[in-house]
Amino acid sequence: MASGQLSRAEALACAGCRHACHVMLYCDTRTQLFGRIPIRHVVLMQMRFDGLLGFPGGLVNPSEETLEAGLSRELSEELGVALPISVEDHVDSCHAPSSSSSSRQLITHFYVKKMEEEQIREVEKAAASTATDHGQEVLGMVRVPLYAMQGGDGGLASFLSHSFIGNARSQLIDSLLSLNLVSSAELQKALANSLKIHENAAEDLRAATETLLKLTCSGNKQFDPQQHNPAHA
Ligand SMILES: O=c1[nH]cnc2c1ncn2[C@@H]1O[C@H](COP(=O)(O)OP(=O)(O)O)[C@@H](O)[C@H]1O
Repeated sequence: MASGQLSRAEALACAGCRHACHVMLYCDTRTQLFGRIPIRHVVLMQMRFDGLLGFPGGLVNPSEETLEAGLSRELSEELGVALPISVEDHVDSCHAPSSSSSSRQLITHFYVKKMEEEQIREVEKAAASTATDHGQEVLGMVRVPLYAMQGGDGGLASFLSHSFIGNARSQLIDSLLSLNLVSSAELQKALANSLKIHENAAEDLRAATETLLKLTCSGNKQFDPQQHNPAHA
């Protein structure tokens, strides 16, 4: 078992721990993007209220309900459909990186559920229409692009360079690999390109900050750029 990982039983025996359960819903597809790029699989994630990408799910209190019942309850709120989750869908449990928001250790439980393409479409429709969390805790469902395009920068590489909650990025990468949805060579390339995209994004953000300062200056004659941007001092 990889470091930080626990069996389901060990995780449940942890006195005083908080538990969060999340699931990766996915299906196979024959659809091709622009009629030529095979999409191969639809993998669902969501844009959370905090601007981070994560999987559907949430906190569960095992003294009140099973992990799987708790996860199903969270899915009803976030996706607007009742999806039964079973112990067989459980992939792993691990200690989450410590956060300052709570002194109680968080254990994240991860599940994977394969569905039919039509069921995934129904989930997407319900998530944007009947789900109570839509537009609040959940800003929208997103599909993970698993292909590479634009010389390798587009698609999966670009997606992986976004910001994820907790260990959601490694949950995604581990699942893509273990379910053979993407080969390890493709993943390695995507991650290498992702790192480059990250470096360019830092440049972009610096340029955007400069532009904002200039705009603010021209709109406000009282504004002193040297006070607001130490780089100009
Ligand atoms: O997709 C995920 N993978 C792994 N951990 C996650 C994911 N989403 C959230 N978490 C972690 O679990 C905690 C609780 O999750 P979430 O915010 O979904 O619960 P809630 O909706 O019940 O408040 C988060 O604070 C975060 O640390």
